[in-house]
Amino acid sequence: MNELDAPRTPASWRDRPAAQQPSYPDADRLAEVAADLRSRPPLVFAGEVDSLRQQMAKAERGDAFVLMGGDCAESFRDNTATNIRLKLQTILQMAAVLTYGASTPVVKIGRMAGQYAKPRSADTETRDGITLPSYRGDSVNGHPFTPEARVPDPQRMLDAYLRAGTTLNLIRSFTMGGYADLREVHSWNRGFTANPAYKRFESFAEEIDRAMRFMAAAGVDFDALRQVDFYASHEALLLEYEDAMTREDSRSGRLYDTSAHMLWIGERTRGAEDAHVALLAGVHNPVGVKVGPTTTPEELLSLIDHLNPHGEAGRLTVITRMGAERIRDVLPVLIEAVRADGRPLTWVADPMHGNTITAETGYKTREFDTIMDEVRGFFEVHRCLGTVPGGIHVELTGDDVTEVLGGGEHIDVERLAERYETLVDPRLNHQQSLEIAFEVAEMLRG
Ligand SMILES: O=C[C@H](O)[C@H](O)COP(=O)(O)O
Ligand SMILES: C=C(OP(=O)(O)O)C(=O)O
Ligand SMILES: [Mn+2]
Repeated sequence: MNELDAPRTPASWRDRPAAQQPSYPDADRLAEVAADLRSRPPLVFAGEVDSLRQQMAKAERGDAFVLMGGDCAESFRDNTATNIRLKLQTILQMAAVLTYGASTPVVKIGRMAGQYAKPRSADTETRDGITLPSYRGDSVNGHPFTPEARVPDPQRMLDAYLRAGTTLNLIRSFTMGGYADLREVHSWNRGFTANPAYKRFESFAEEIDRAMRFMAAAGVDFDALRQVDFYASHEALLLEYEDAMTREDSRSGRLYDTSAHMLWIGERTRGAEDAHVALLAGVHNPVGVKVGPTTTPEELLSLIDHLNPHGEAGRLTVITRMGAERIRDVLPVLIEAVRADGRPLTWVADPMHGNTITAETGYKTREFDTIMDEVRGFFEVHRCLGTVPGGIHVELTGDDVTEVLGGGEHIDVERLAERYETLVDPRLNHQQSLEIAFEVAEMLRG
């Protein structure tokens, strides 16, 4: 029998308040889909999940740096080989730059292979006097603004499972088959720094070149670097889906959510006594929790009590999304409280979700400089307090979309309309993603 085939024990989350869940019109169909999912093979394995925990424990200590990136909302439409490859390629390029900048390993985690469910600030959306349920991600309902598309359909969870599986399959082929070879990745970055907009990164790229030549001359076995570890993560929003994907590991008797290596709880569902925290408290995966600017030290300590009561290394990541204006004021208080508590966790900066604005043309967007300012604030606060800035978490795509303002290409408000393709939040495009990596690499060195 496979290590993760055994049934799981009953869950306690069902008694708790659960925010942001779809209102399915057909409860029987939901139960059928959940039963079907329960019988399907796991998407990830306990051993892989444990490896990620070890990597996260390193990041906690400052011996590795975490890079989490991918779409705000993956879509079924964009579940193509080209899209997956471009996104993976972007994350690997960023990781190569960061690895060199930090002189430490980079833990590469995609918001990929399962990022299909979205919390929303409003339950409904109104256009031209017509009000419909909000789009909640492709695993819940459809994006088109029609009454039919917006009805939540449990069948979509099965589609999401299958697409997550095919995405993971492709990721595994790319990262295990030599495509992610450091030499390849470095040559992609060389092309990037030749762009005049990125002149200031040229010397950095030359340094990496020199280091690679030195490694080659010193007889480093580059073939041993042909394979890279790449992990999948998503927001554990749909309780029925995550519960149905939970399996008991027959070796250890522990429960794992096998829908992804790492799961996180969003800012809107992180109540310490609520269902999402109860669900993830019961599984052995590394878990993240997003915390916004109103989070109190008491709330954070209560989350630690529930999610990492025994202070196990590599278990808990706190993803701060404070907004550039507030991070320097609100983060120190939380860090001090965690330090006094003593249980370890990994601090990761999400500089996207506290910095969303609406352009005068109506597009939901973010400014590159504001995003960078939040990352800078994150580093400043950690440096000042002597704690570890453990990683970054960004929304990105490998395409040349025009969703985030600024960056080396100086995308302005008029250009947003050119290629605005996201289904929910604006993403860094390929160039903006690499630019962030170079900037963060410089911060890591500083
Ligand atoms: O991705 C995150 C959330 O789903 C998103 O920021 C909420 O956006 P909304 O305010 O458009 O619902
Ligand atoms: C919903 C998200 O973030 P948050 O929970 O921090 O708002 C997200 O990561 O897309
Ligand atoms: Mn988002």
